[in-house]
Amino acid sequence: MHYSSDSFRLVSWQGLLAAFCLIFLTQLVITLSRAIHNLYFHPLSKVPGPNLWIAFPIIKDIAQLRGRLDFKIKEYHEQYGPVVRISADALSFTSAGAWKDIYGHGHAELPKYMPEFYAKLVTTNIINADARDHFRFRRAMLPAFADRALDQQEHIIAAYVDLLVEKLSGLAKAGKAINIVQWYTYTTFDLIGDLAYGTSFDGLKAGKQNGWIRNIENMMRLFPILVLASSSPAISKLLLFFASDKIKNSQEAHKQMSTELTMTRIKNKDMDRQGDFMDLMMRAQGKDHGLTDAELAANSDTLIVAGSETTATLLCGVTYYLLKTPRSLQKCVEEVRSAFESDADITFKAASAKLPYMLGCLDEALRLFPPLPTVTFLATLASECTIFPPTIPNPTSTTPKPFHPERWLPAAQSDPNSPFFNDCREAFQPFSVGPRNCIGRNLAYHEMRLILAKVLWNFDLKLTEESQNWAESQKTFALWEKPPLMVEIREREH
Ligand code: HEM
Repeated sequence: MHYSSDSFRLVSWQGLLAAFCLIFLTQLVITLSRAIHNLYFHPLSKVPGPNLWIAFPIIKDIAQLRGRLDFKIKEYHEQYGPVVRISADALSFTSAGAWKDIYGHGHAELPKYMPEFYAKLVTTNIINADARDHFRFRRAMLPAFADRALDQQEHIIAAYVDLLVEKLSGLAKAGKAINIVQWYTYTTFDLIGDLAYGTSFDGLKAGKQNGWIRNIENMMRLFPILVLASSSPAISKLLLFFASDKIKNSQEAHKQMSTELTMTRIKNKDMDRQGDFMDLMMRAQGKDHGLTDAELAANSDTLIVAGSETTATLLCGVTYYLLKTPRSLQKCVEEVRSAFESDADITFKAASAKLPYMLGCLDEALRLFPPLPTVTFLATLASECTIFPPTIPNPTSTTPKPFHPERWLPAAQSDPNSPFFNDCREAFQPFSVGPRNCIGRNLAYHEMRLILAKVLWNFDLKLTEESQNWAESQKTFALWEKPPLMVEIREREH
């Protein structure tokens, strides 16, 4: 039989169209059957939650891509209660007891849920390690966070905080508004860089952003695109195709920079026994729990990311909320300025002992602006597990929205007439709980107290008009995407 070329083309187009319709219809049927299964026949179908997110999990991933995931989850908890089904197979809890059941000691450790792309991308470190490696890494790292080590590290940290004050002094004299996000970020990166690698990133000295900070911002953008790979590989690939090279290569660039610094530090024997992170982690080498050079590089890198952005974010948050709440600002400033005769008297120990109201301010900022807004997901084990019965309601605060440092003071916890007496404080766990809680918690508090106390002791700050809604206008991509926090700064009158 003979076909003309035109009739052949016609048949091909019809065939193509038919094949396309068939694929489309098959996909539609699969997607709809999955949606029906998720909603009505799944073992979690009795748990309340947003139907669209449950039926079509990609919608949750899109919320993450848009930086709205954490806000939406909070909204859904307000609507559905302390346990919400936020995807076909994921639950979110807000009850205090759930912390212990999910993250706590005393039961088989629930494994961290690591999307496949992440495991491929990142070298094993303390955050993503399985239970065995985690135990080894944590044991090697713990001495670096003991009280004795923190005492030894104080002079390194204090030098950077003094440099921050010097830089802010210069800016105060110039009389211009400053973006305090940058200055806190330079300080916390510089000092953690020094503790981890014995090298400063020189952000404070240069007064401008460096490759490290820029790269971490790019990694924040890359993360949600990669998250989509699990629910929708095609869309993830498409977004990656259009993402800038800086975003695409950020993870690799970061790994390379941190490996180079680790190797330089390992070879620099003059720096051994100075009591910083690397020195103390290296002392475990040759023992059962010792780290290989590659593991040292991966874990120092984790310390940089975990220990710098977090404290900087909280310092920005507490500064914003204090400047928005004049009554609290006045109390906090009065406490700091009356506790110390001079700036030099502000040390780790003195700041811990003498500033209870400031500690309340830091905790209140941790509550309203937690530096790690996105929880880490844990996977359940094959056997059944019981999580704090959702039927028992937690007493929650009647005044959750405003900034009230008073809720953390001892009086609020012992006086039944306090409006905060019934607050469920155990639900507040910004450093997580259990074997994988934050190893740097004490260091973080020391740092934050020292920096905030020195800033408030030396300067008067005022929020500019453009930053009046700073916290309320943000998005989260695992971390907060912080816009400039513009403040007017003046040296205080003595
Ligand atoms: C306000 C400051 C900080 C907050 C709110 C914070 C919060 C957290 C949270 C919620 C976790 C648990 C994450 C998870 O479940 O995977 C964590 C883990 C961790 N944090 Fe922090 N962190 C802060 C500061 C620091 C500092 C200063 C360091 C060190 C220099 C640090 C190092 C780490 C490390 C290494 C882990 C992993 C611990 C493990 O898996 O055993 N953090 N942090």
